[in-house]
Amino acid sequence: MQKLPSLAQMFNRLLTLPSVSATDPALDTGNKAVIEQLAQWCETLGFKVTLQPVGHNKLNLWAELGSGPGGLLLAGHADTVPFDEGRWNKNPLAMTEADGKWFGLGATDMKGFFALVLAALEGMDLSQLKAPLRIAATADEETSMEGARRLAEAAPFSPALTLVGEPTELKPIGRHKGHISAGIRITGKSGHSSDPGAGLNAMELMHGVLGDLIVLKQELAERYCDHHFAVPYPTLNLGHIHGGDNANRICGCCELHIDMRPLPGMSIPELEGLLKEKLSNVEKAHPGALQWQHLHEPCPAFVSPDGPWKDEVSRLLGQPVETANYATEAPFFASLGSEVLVLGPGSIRQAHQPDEFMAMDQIGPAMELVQGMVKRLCLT
Ligand SMILES: CC(=O)N[C@@H](CCCN)C(=O)O
Ligand SMILES: [Zn+2]
Ligand SMILES: [Zn+2]
Repeated sequence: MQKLPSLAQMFNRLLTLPSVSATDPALDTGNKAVIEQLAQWCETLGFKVTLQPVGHNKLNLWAELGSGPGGLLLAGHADTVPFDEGRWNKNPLAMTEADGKWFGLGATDMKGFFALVLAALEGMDLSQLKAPLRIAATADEETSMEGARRLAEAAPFSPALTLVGEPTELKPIGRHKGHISAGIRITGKSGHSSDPGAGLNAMELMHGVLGDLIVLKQELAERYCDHHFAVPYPTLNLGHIHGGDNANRICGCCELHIDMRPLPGMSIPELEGLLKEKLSNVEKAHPGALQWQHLHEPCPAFVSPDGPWKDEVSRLLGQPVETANYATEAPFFASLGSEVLVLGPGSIRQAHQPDEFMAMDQIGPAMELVQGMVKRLCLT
């Protein structure tokens, strides 16, 4: 029988294949190389692989051993966030082992998960499956979640339990917030700075918008509360701003990117309505100067469907099912009719950061978890 490379080799190989997702097309590399590599390894283990195109140079993968309903789905995304090489001390595009950690872009979020899953499965006898075992890897989780949306529409299966292997330090998450990101652009009128009346300063108008949004941020924190969450209210973050080009030119254009995180039970139109209301102050004073749009489709909040498996996993791990403030692909996997837990090795604190790493002490327990879940859902 053909063999997979070692765990460390697979981990390293996945990091060397860039798969950056970004709303800026100049930074986006597509995820095809990673998906094709995963497809090859899944086939080595005897899985039947289906690839689904998701736009240019992007693919989803699902791999199946066995068929029919039920069983276990091990799911995750094959893309990473963009990186700023100058802020890394380690090579982002290869695995470096140091201080009991495996460093690299995607080490924990979340290419490393796939290497661990494959290594864990290679160590098992999967010839007598009683229920199907599946692996899914998606495109564009870090931006639009388009991959998971398409997979949920097309995948012809309904697992009993899906584990989304995002970095939760191996604690099961059964509920999380949604995610909305918006770009707000003010178009003023440029002119020579010596005569303020010669233009309309977009940065000054944006100053008004920023003030209104900071008020909205406080109102959200006062008005809504869900005690399941460590941050119990919907958040609003001012994330990126760019405006103007020269000290002696009136700023003609200014753009702001924000995100908002709705609690489960809050509708996305409800939160958008509050945003629109705040933006209307500047719109009224300067008709036509403000435009806003979603940077990508909003991602819904998540509450796992009921069923027996969440509690069983919780008992097995000796950990309560918890909540997360961030968003994942879990709601799209839940739409397949599956119970879903977000549960994987590594920490969200290292995700999206320079010198991202997976602590090596997560590796053994993560592989045992995968093997334990496969035994419980597919072999008994
Ligand atoms: C886990 C994580 O960082 N998820 C991302 C998803 C963004 C999707 N638009 C977040 O919560 O910001
Ligand atoms: Zn992730
Ligand atoms: Zn991420």
